[in-house]
Amino acid sequence: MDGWAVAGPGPWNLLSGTDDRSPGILAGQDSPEPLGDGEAVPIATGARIPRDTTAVIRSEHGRVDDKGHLHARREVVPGQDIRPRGQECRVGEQLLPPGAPVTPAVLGLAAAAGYDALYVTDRPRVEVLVLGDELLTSGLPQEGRIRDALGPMLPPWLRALGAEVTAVRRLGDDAEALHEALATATADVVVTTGGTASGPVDHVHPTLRRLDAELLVDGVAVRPGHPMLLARLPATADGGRTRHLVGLPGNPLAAVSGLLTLAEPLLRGLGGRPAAEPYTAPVKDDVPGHPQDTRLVPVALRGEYAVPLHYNGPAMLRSIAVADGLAVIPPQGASRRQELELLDLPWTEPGGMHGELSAPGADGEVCFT
Ligand SMILES: Nc1nc2c(c(=O)[nH]1)N[C@H]1C(S)=C(S)[C@@H](COP(=O)(O)OP(=O)(O)OC[C@H]3O[C@@H](n4cnc5c(N)ncnc54)[C@H](O)[C@@H]3O)O[C@H]1N2
Ligand code: MOO
Repeated sequence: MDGWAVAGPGPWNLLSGTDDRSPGILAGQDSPEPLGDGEAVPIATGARIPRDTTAVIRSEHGRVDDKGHLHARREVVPGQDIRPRGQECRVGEQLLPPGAPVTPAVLGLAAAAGYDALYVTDRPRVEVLVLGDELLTSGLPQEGRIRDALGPMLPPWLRALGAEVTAVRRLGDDAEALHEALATATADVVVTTGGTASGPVDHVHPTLRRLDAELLVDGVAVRPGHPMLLARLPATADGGRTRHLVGLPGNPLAAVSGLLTLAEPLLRGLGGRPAAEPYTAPVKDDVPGHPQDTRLVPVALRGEYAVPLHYNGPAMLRSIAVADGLAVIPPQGASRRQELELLDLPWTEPGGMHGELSAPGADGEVCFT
């Protein structure tokens, strides 16, 4: 505090060479002269106290008389307004858990604790390849062609999941272009959209075979999104770097499923971040299930309940756009009030962001392929 450092009981003699206008001891000065019993010296907030100081009196709580004596205007408690060393941490103490993201506050803490450099894991570098000749990049869908919904959606979503997005490229349905792009990609992760199924222009599987890539996940028992895949690409010619490919299905909500269940844990692991704690909420009403597979259904949190949203078909984004998360519906369905695991969206607050919106209402119909 700005005021006076004092030793022993008052009134105190202001040290020779100081008066009530003297700056006294300032922050940043090393080893001030010790105080004798009954002595006081002006001091600034953050300055080191002289040895044998018993208290600091704030400037508004003291008065200097015309003989140069300092009087306290209120009781002085020994030790008051002296900040001891090591209050916040001690040498060798762990300040943050491993894997903590380097937020602005972490940078401040690190600097305050004297770190000039930090060991960090880089954000994984991700390249997005949007496949499909039918995709338009502006205007209304027309003449059998539709708007590319994933090109605009994936880069910011991937960034929110901890990635550095290095490129977004539209390759159409060109097998050679896809082969070239995968063979030469330098990113840690390539995310493709579409082309995962077995249609005449679905080139992802054949291209992975041609590259001798290792398929780690080839389809999942989840709706939407069952054709999603994860592969390890062969190392680049310049040597050694492990590259992964996440193949997201083309149907936009199916792509979201793959993003949250394959890309999210991969990016988390590559970024050195620990897995998120799973959390659950009771579902408001019965939710129909797929006969064999797990369903992921966009929900809004309303009060304590997760409410499944309408328009949750695989090609639709209307529900996820107002959702707080995806509820995990086990095969055969869930009954009213059953606790369901929820997958977070990286921008929602705990307790729900969209609960007060008039979002599409409770689920009545089932729509999966
Ligand atoms: N014989 C079978 N066919 C399909 C099956 C199956 O089990 N057996 N599964 C279906 C399911 S489910 C899905 S999901 C799709 C996945 O197919 P692909 O990953 O090959 O995706 P595409 O055929 O390229 O596209 C599917 C659908 O999504 C539209 N699309 C694609 N990209 C975008 C984009 N960037 N933005 C908006 N919409 C996009 C595309 O036009 C198609 O309508 O396979 C089924 N087939
Ligand atoms: O992803 Mo499809 O649309 O699984 O249902």
